[in-house]
Amino acid sequence: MAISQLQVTGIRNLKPVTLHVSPRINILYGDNGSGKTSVLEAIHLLAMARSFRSTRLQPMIQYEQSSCTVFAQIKHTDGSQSNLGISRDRQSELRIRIDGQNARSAAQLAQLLPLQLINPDSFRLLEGSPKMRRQFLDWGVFHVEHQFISAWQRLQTSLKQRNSCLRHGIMDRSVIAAWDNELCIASNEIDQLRRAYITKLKPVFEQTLAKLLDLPGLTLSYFRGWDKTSELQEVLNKNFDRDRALGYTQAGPQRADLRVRVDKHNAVDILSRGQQKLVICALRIAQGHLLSQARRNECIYLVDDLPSELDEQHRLALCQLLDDLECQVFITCVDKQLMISGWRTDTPVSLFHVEQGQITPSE
Ligand SMILES: Nc1ncnc2c1ncn2[C@@H]1O[C@H](COP(=O)(O)OP(=O)(O)OP(=O)(O)O)[C@@H](O)[C@H]1O
Repeated sequence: MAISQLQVTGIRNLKPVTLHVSPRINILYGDNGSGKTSVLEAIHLLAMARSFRSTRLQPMIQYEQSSCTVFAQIKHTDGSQSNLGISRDRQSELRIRIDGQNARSAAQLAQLLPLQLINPDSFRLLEGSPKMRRQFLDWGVFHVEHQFISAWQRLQTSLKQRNSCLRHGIMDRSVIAAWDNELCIASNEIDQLRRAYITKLKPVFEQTLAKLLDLPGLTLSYFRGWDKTSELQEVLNKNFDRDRALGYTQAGPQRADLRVRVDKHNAVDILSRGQQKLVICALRIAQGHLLSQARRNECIYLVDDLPSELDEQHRLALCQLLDDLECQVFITCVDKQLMISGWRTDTPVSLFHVEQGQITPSE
């Protein structure tokens, strides 16, 4: 699956453009502020119905324009084609079109266009809160394990209801017990799906990382969100008074974490910036491999400023891994010389020069 044609209108400083892109490697190069990241942001908007730069979409709309639109033709591995479009106006209306029909939800886009983003914010995967790592983990589980979304929705509903009972001081334990029951069933299902996914992810991650770095002490460990030796119901019973005092449920899959450690230390406290970037890339590339195995539906990689923080040897090793994925990749960089080598001779590489919002295909 790959984007074959991308149309962008009214996004940041980009001039309206139709790009015929490579199904494999696309390199966008140009000076600071020229609009390279905005192209990645446009693709991200199309796939996720949101930006990666801010929680609001309004700042993406070009000054003096009333709306922004991204449209793409997608070629699937079986030869079929889809047309996806998204537009957002200043009145906050978001319209998503899939093959000429209005889409019901952004999740439909996410299913059609799985996306992996590697940018400066990706460091939050190691240094940020567990929420970042849960999002990373759940991206994989969502795309690989089909039951995940319904278990996730049941967890959200039961958790919300239980927390509401706790906050409103509802003392009737039978009301809470009904939500506890639903919460425990959904939690165990999510825990099993996450665990199964991590079991698959770990060896692929280790093999991928070994091609980038020699870090034998690095481990991934999963914390499910409650004590591993107890049933969730026991933990909920034990924590009940404290949960009621706090007004929310402390234990459960909403507190899970995927810890990345080097020996006994948090990876972020030990690794250099370059090493952190490579660990993050290995995690995301491993997810891409698992997705391709499970759905034969490769994801699209957006890599903002790939060369930053990496020396030549590691930059080339990363390019080789992205090449081996056989996915579509959009890479930004300032200096194109750093990115034109490192690809296999038969890999189609397209170069685009971005200059003051104008994008021009280049040799
Ligand atoms: N809503 C908007 N309308 C018009 N221009 C905007 C808007 N929002 C941001 N800009 C401008 O668009 C450009 C966006 O640049 P972008 O971040 O895509 O650059 P870049 O090429 O990735 O730069 P860098 O190499 O510094 O990361 C900036 O010059 C910014 O000032």
